[in-house]
Amino acid sequence: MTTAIELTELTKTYVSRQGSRRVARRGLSGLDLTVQAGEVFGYLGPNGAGKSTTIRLLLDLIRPTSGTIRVLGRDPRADAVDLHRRVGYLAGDFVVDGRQKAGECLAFLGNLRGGVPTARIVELADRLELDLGARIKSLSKGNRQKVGLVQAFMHDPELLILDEPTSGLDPLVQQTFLDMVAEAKSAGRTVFMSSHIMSEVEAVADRVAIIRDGRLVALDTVAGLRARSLLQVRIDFTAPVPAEEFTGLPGVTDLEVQGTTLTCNVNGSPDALVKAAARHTVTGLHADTQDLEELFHAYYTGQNPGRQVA
Ligand SMILES: Nc1ncnc2c1ncn2[C@@H]1O[C@H](COP(=O)(O)OP(=O)(O)OP(=O)(O)O)[C@@H](O)[C@H]1O
Repeated sequence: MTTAIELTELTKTYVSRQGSRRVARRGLSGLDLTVQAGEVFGYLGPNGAGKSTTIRLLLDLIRPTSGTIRVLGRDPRADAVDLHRRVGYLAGDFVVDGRQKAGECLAFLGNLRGGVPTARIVELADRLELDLGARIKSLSKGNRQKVGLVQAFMHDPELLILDEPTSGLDPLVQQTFLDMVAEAKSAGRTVFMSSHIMSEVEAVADRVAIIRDGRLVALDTVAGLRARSLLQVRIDFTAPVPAEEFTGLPGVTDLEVQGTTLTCNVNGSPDALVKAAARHTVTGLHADTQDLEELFHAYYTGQNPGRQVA
């Protein structure tokens, strides 16, 4: 399998002036990431994590402080013209001339990419229920986002790089967008999309990366991430149990013993906990797997005690 995106030790530090002082702000720190051709890759993280920074670097809209970037085997800086033809890009803050009609704007952008058949623009607009005759400035945020989606998909690019593509879309249009992503994948295209919300990428992503504070904190398949979820356990006993017997057992965290009830989280096998509990008389046992949103929240806040980058 060939590589669509390859980032090595990628670092971006923003430097701005505050009066006479130069202030450095971290955008990305030493990011290593490979996206294979043909995969749908979800890029998640909380506000300010570095998602848009990564995407702007991929498009050569900003330059790295250090590290290397390869997109479709090319250097985004030296091969910008070639790459702009082969990549479909939706910016997080997609802006176009508001005075134009949506159809005129898309025809213009299509010409810049060497010509896109009108029928293709109409087909995508119909699917997304976008009125091509409306002036862009009169469109709602969600409808402007549809213009952004059509221009990203319309030339059938090898690689789609989409920054928060579902922002502002209603659930029905979100589903249409996910169908478009699945079709692009079936046609052998690669999709790299950012989001804050796991459920958005869960259905379509082959792999997911989570970044926080400019660093990669998890990289896995959706199934692999699920397997890392903590088990949330509650055990009831006939008589109070000493907490010391359970403290420090392998995988056990957040232990609380209140009278005859023990609660804790288990990372990995619950074997040691079950054997320790079996020394007492158990009247009830309840175990729940943390759901994916909880797992992501834990990664976002840095509280996940499990394995980090695969
Ligand atoms: N032009 C800039 N000048 C200075 N700092 C910047 C600039 N752009 C981004 N940053 C900083 O870099 C960090 C990463 O920002 P970035 O926009 O990449 O995050 P993000 O993950 O896309 O966030 P969001 O989900 O809010 O869009 C933040 O601390 C942000 O303040």
